[in-house]
Amino acid sequence: MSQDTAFDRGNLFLVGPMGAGKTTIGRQLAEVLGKSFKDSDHEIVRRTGARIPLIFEIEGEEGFRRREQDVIDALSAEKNLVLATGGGAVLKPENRAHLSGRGTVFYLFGSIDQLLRRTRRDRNRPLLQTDNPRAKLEALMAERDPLYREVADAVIYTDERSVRSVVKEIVARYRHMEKERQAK
Ligand SMILES: Nc1ncnc2c1ncn2[C@@H]1O[C@H](COP(=O)(O)OP(=O)(O)O)[C@@H](O)[C@H]1O
Ligand SMILES: O=C(O)C1=C[C@@H](OP(=O)(O)O)[C@@H](O)[C@H](O)C1
Ligand SMILES: [Mg+2]
Repeated sequence: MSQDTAFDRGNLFLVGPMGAGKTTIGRQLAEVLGKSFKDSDHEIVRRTGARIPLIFEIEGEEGFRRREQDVIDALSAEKNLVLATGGGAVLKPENRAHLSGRGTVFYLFGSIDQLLRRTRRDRNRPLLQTDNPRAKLEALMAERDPLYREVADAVIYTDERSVRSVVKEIVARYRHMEKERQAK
Protein backbone atom coordinates (compact mmCIF):
# COMPACT_ATOMS: atom_id res chain seq x y z
CA MET A 1 0.00 0.00 0.00
CA SER A 2 1.36 3.43 -0.85
CA GLN A 3 2.25 5.92 1.84
CA ASP A 4 -0.39 8.32 0.46
CA THR A 5 -3.17 5.85 1.10
CA ALA A 6 -1.80 5.31 4.60
CA PHE A 7 -1.94 9.07 5.26
CA ASP A 8 -5.50 9.44 4.01
CA ARG A 9 -6.83 7.15 6.71
CA GLY A 10 -6.17 9.94 9.22
CA ASN A 11 -4.42 7.66 11.70
CA LEU A 12 -1.42 8.50 13.87
CA PHE A 13 0.43 5.56 15.40
CA LEU A 14 2.90 6.01 18.27
CA VAL A 15 5.73 3.52 18.65
CA GLY A 16 8.77 3.48 20.94
CA PRO A 17 10.14 1.97 24.14
CA MET A 18 8.49 1.65 27.53
CA GLY A 19 8.46 5.04 29.22
CA ALA A 20 8.77 7.07 26.00
CA GLY A 21 5.32 8.49 26.76
CA LYS A 22 3.19 6.82 24.07
CA THR A 23 0.11 6.40 26.26
CA THR A 24 0.33 9.84 27.88
CA ILE A 25 1.21 11.75 24.71
CA GLY A 26 -1.31 9.78 22.62
CA ARG A 27 -4.25 10.71 24.81
CA GLN A 28 -3.48 14.44 24.66
CA LEU A 29 -2.59 14.35 20.99
CA ALA A 30 -5.98 12.82 20.16
CA GLU A 31 -7.72 15.56 22.11
CA VAL A 32 -5.84 18.34 20.31
CA LEU A 33 -6.44 16.78 16.88
CA GLY A 34 -10.09 15.85 17.58
CA LYS A 35 -9.44 12.18 16.90
CA SER A 36 -10.32 9.17 19.00
CA PHE A 37 -7.67 7.64 21.23
CA LYS A 38 -6.89 3.96 21.62
CA ASP A 39 -4.07 2.18 23.42
CA SER A 40 -3.28 -1.38 22.35
CA ASP A 41 -2.43 -2.43 25.93
CA HIS A 42 -5.74 -1.07 27.25
CA GLU A 43 -7.59 -2.91 24.48
CA ILE A 44 -5.77 -6.18 25.32
CA VAL A 45 -6.75 -5.78 28.98
CA ARG A 46 -10.34 -4.94 28.03
CA ARG A 47 -10.69 -7.96 25.74
CA THR A 48 -8.92 -10.39 28.05
CA GLY A 49 -10.34 -9.20 31.35
CA ALA A 50 -6.89 -9.60 32.89
CA ARG A 51 -4.12 -7.11 33.54
CA ILE A 52 -0.84 -7.29 31.65
CA PRO A 53 1.33 -8.82 34.41
CA LEU A 54 -1.24 -11.63 34.82
CA ILE A 55 -1.35 -12.28 31.05
CA PHE A 56 2.46 -12.59 31.05
CA GLU A 57 2.35 -14.85 34.10
CA ILE A 58 -0.22 -17.25 32.68
CA GLU A 59 0.42 -17.18 28.93
CA GLY A 60 4.00 -15.98 28.80
CA GLU A 61 5.26 -13.21 26.52
CA GLU A 62 4.29 -15.33 23.53
CA GLY A 63 0.63 -15.39 24.56
CA PHE A 64 0.70 -11.65 25.12
CA ARG A 65 2.23 -11.08 21.65
CA ARG A 66 -0.53 -13.12 20.01
CA ARG A 67 -3.17 -11.01 21.72
CA GLU A 68 -1.24 -7.86 20.81
CA GLN A 69 -1.14 -8.87 17.15
CA ASP A 70 -4.92 -9.35 17.01
CA VAL A 71 -5.48 -5.98 18.63
CA ILE A 72 -3.01 -4.11 16.39
CA ASP A 73 -4.63 -5.66 13.34
CA ALA A 74 -8.10 -4.58 14.48
CA LEU A 75 -7.27 -1.09 15.75
CA SER A 76 -4.96 -0.08 12.90
CA ALA A 77 -7.84 -0.82 10.48
CA GLU A 78 -9.89 2.02 12.01
CA LYS A 79 -9.83 5.63 10.80
CA ASN A 80 -9.07 9.01 12.38
CA LEU A 81 -7.42 7.41 15.34
CA VAL A 82 -4.44 8.11 17.56
CA LEU A 83 -3.11 4.70 18.59
CA ALA A 84 -0.53 4.25 21.34
CA THR A 85 1.11 0.86 20.87
CA GLY A 86 3.06 -1.18 23.42
CA GLY A 87 6.86 -1.08 23.23
CA GLY A 88 7.08 -4.55 21.69
CA ALA A 89 4.46 -4.04 19.00
CA VAL A 90 7.11 -3.64 16.29
CA LEU A 91 8.55 -7.12 16.89
CA LYS A 92 6.12 -8.90 14.57
CA PRO A 93 6.50 -8.16 10.86
CA GLU A 94 2.70 -8.30 10.45
CA ASN A 95 2.32 -5.48 12.98
CA ARG A 96 5.01 -3.42 11.28
CA ALA A 97 3.24 -3.80 7.93
CA HIS A 98 -0.11 -2.74 9.42
CA LEU A 99 1.34 0.24 11.23
CA SER A 100 3.34 1.62 8.32
CA GLY A 101 0.60 0.79 5.79
CA ARG A 102 -2.40 2.20 7.63
CA GLY A 103 -1.24 5.45 9.18
CA THR A 104 1.49 7.93 9.96
CA VAL A 105 3.96 6.51 12.45
CA PHE A 106 5.81 8.58 15.07
CA TYR A 107 8.71 7.05 16.96
CA LEU A 108 8.91 8.55 20.44
CA PHE A 109 12.56 8.25 21.37
CA GLY A 110 13.98 8.45 24.89
CA SER A 111 17.43 7.84 26.36
CA ILE A 112 17.85 4.88 28.71
CA ASP A 113 18.26 7.25 31.70
CA GLN A 114 15.02 8.98 30.85
CA LEU A 115 13.12 5.74 30.24
CA LEU A 116 14.33 4.37 33.58
CA ARG A 117 13.18 7.48 35.42
CA ARG A 118 9.74 7.29 33.83
CA THR A 119 9.18 3.58 34.48
CA ARG A 120 10.82 2.90 37.83
CA ARG A 121 7.76 3.29 40.04
CA ASP A 122 5.32 1.36 37.85
CA ARG A 123 4.94 -2.39 38.49
CA ASN A 124 2.77 -2.91 35.42
CA ARG A 125 5.57 -3.72 32.97
CA PRO A 126 6.56 -7.35 33.54
CA LEU A 127 9.69 -7.10 31.36
CA LEU A 128 11.15 -4.51 33.73
CA GLN A 129 10.49 -6.46 36.94
CA THR A 130 14.12 -7.58 37.06
CA ASP A 131 17.17 -6.84 39.21
CA ASN A 132 18.66 -4.81 36.42
CA PRO A 133 16.04 -2.84 34.48
CA ARG A 134 18.78 -0.69 32.91
CA ALA A 135 20.41 -3.72 31.25
CA LYS A 136 16.98 -4.94 30.13
CA LEU A 137 16.06 -1.59 28.57
CA GLU A 138 19.46 -1.43 26.84
CA ALA A 139 19.00 -4.90 25.36
CA LEU A 140 15.45 -4.13 24.24
CA MET A 141 16.53 -0.85 22.63
CA ALA A 142 19.42 -2.55 20.80
CA GLU A 143 16.98 -5.01 19.28
CA ARG A 144 14.05 -2.67 18.68
CA ASP A 145 15.49 0.73 17.75
CA PRO A 146 16.07 -0.39 14.12
CA LEU A 147 12.49 -1.70 13.98
CA TYR A 148 11.04 1.54 15.34
CA ARG A 149 13.03 3.44 12.71
CA GLU A 150 11.92 1.05 9.99
CA VAL A 151 8.23 1.84 10.53
CA ALA A 152 8.53 5.52 11.53
CA ASP A 153 7.66 8.48 9.33
CA ALA A 154 9.22 10.78 11.95
CA VAL A 155 11.37 10.42 15.07
CA ILE A 156 10.42 12.63 18.03
CA TYR A 157 12.93 13.21 20.86
CA THR A 158 11.25 13.27 24.25
CA ASP A 159 14.16 13.67 26.71
CA GLU A 160 13.80 16.56 29.14
CA ARG A 161 10.69 17.73 27.35
CA SER A 162 7.21 18.27 28.73
CA VAL A 163 4.27 16.26 27.45
CA ARG A 164 2.82 19.50 26.09
CA SER A 165 5.91 20.30 24.03
CA VAL A 166 6.09 16.78 22.57
CA VAL A 167 2.40 16.93 21.64
CA LYS A 168 2.96 20.33 20.03
CA GLU A 169 5.82 19.02 17.90
CA ILE A 170 3.83 16.02 16.67
CA VAL A 171 0.85 18.24 15.79
CA ALA A 172 3.13 20.62 13.86
CA ARG A 173 4.80 17.82 11.95
CA TYR A 174 1.50 16.12 11.19
CA ARG A 175 -0.04 19.38 9.93
CA HIS A 176 3.00 19.90 7.72
CA MET A 177 2.59 16.41 6.25
CA GLU A 178 -1.10 17.17 5.67
CA LYS A 179 -0.22 20.34 3.73
CA GLU A 180 2.33 18.51 1.62
CA ARG A 181 -0.26 15.86 0.88
CA GLN A 182 -2.85 18.46 -0.18
CA ALA A 183 -0.32 20.21 -2.43
CA LYS A 184 0.08 17.06 -4.53
N1 LIG B 1 7.52 14.08 28.23
C1 LIG B 1 7.29 13.63 29.46
N2 LIG B 1 7.73 14.32 30.52
C2 LIG B 1 7.53 13.88 31.77
N3 LIG B 1 6.91 12.74 32.09
C3 LIG B 1 6.44 12.00 31.09
C4 LIG B 1 6.61 12.39 29.73
N4 LIG B 1 6.06 11.43 28.95
C5 LIG B 1 5.58 10.50 29.80
N5 LIG B 1 5.79 10.83 31.08
C6 LIG B 1 5.45 10.02 32.28
O1 LIG B 1 6.20 8.82 32.17
C7 LIG B 1 5.43 7.70 32.59
C8 LIG B 1 5.37 6.68 31.46
O2 LIG B 1 4.59 7.23 30.40
P1 LIG B 1 3.68 6.34 29.46
O3 LIG B 1 2.82 7.27 28.69
O4 LIG B 1 3.02 5.26 30.23
O5 LIG B 1 4.79 5.69 28.47
P2 LIG B 1 4.67 4.47 27.47
O6 LIG B 1 3.22 4.29 27.14
O7 LIG B 1 5.47 4.90 26.28
O8 LIG B 1 5.28 3.31 28.17
C9 LIG B 1 4.07 8.25 33.01
O9 LIG B 1 4.09 8.42 34.41
C10 LIG B 1 3.99 9.61 32.33
O10 LIG B 1 3.21 10.52 33.06
O1 LIG C 1 8.08 -3.15 25.56
C1 LIG C 1 7.32 -4.14 25.76
O2 LIG C 1 7.57 -5.27 25.31
C2 LIG C 1 6.04 -3.91 26.50
C3 LIG C 1 5.59 -2.62 26.67
C4 LIG C 1 4.37 -2.28 27.43
O3 LIG C 1 3.76 -1.11 26.91
P1 LIG C 1 4.38 0.38 27.06
O4 LIG C 1 5.45 0.53 26.02
O5 LIG C 1 3.23 1.28 26.80
O6 LIG C 1 4.91 0.51 28.45
C5 LIG C 1 3.39 -3.46 27.38
O7 LIG C 1 2.90 -3.63 26.07
C6 LIG C 1 4.05 -4.73 27.84
O8 LIG C 1 4.42 -4.60 29.19
C7 LIG C 1 5.28 -5.09 26.99
MG1 LIG D 1 1.84 2.68 27.15
